[in-house]
Amino acid sequence: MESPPTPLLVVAGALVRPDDGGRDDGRSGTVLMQQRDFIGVHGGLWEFPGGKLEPGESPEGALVRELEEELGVIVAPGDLEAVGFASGRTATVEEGGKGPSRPLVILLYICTRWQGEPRAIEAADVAWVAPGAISGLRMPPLDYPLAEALERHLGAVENNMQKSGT
Ligand SMILES: Nc1nc2c([nH]c(=O)n2[C@H]2C[C@H](O)[C@@H](COP(=O)(O)OP(=O)(O)OP(=O)(O)O)O2)c(=O)[nH]1
Repeated sequence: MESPPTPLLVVAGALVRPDDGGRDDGRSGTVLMQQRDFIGVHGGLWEFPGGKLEPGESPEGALVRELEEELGVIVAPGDLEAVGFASGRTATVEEGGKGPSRPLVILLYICTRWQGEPRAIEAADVAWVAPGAISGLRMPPLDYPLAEALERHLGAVENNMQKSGT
């Protein structure tokens, strides 16, 4: 009997930079999103940069590697802070996925410090997006709950800053 498929673990990063201000949703900071290549699974959709773990990698190590490969930025593993995760299934073959659908978990980290200017090395495009506008993008299914987790996280950070008067 075939053994059941193991879950696929994917890591994703929200690079957040200070905003120029002028937004009316009270939130500061914009988030780097990338647009997937138009060919292949989820072609042309926007997502948090990241990707699959390679054998033996830690989640943070994989994200540091992916951010350098995809955006050309250098991030220290200690500057990655866990935000949340989303759990679902990989895209089916009918949806453009490669193999049979299997459980999928995506871990989201936030990062506010990096070296280099992010650019679309592997993606079709990159854009800085206000947190509240991310869910208005066309994205793969699990990036929507990730965007919600990020908004909650940024809202909590902002509340704490207001309470402590910083
Ligand atoms: N971000 C995201 N990825 C998803 C979702 N559903 C789903 O099957 N995936 C898959 C697509 C990719 O196979 C994988 C993300 O890893 P990746 O960014 O390294 O994938 P890729 O297509 O660039 O590379 P590859 O599969 O050709 O190796 O997760 C989803 O809802 N959000």
